[in-house]
Amino acid sequence: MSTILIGIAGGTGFGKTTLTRHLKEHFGPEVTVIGHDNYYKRQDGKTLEERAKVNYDHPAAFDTELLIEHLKELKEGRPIRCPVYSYVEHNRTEETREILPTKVIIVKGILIFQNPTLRDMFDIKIFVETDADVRILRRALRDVEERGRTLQSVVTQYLTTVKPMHEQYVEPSRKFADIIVLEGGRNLVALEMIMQRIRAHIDTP
Ligand SMILES: Nc1ncnc2c1ncn2[C@@H]1O[C@H](COP(=O)(O)OP(=O)(O)O)[C@@H](O)[C@H]1O
Ligand SMILES: Nc1ccn([C@@H]2O[C@H](COP(=O)(O)O)[C@@H](O)[C@H]2O)c(=O)n1
Repeated sequence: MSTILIGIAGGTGFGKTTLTRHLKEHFGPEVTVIGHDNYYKRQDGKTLEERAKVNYDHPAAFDTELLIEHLKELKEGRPIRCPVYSYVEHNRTEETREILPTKVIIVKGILIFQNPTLRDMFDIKIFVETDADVRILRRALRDVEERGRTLQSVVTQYLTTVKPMHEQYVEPSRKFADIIVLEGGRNLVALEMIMQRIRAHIDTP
């Protein structure tokens, strides 16, 4: 079985998860989705308050080596156990999730094109983009509704780590993309083109 790896990158709130969800809903078990966020390093030994202050937008926050290892395993046709992450606890949980090898593997994350080894593994690199004001508003709503945050904490985190790391690491990785998708979450033309490419690969014996 030949496997293609598709990377979906872009800053927080750009619409990566929304685009990926559409693809997963369309292809079901034929496509596997893995988040770089699942590979955030453990923060054991710190209090919740200390864990909340970690810079989660810096490349050093991720165990990218483990993700690379897991992607190699999947490409070799072997299943992996993917870590499960909790944004509420700011830590990996004790759980892992079995992921079976499929012909198409999608990896999403803010910094997946920043690490050269990981970046070079992707057959297709997609960067999703949305205006900064729209995405911060979306992130604020999402973090309060789904990730157990206060509005004040979202604003503080955005100004102290998210924005500077975006400028230093995420935005410069845009130039490595093969395709830029504007309004990622709801760009139906782009979605259809990506679906056609995935379908062509799945249908190739
Ligand atoms: N085109 C869009 N219009 C309105 N809301 C959107 C759109 N795309 C995404 N969203 C919302 O914005 C929030 C962030 O999008 P998400 O896909 O989670 O971004 P990312 O994974 O890049 O951080 C989510 O709550 C999502 O429902
Ligand atoms: N404990 C954590 C871990 C990560 N984050 C933020 O998540 C963002 C990446 O996820 P997206 O779905 O938004 O791409 C990143 O910007 C981190 O700041 C967090 O807030 N808390």
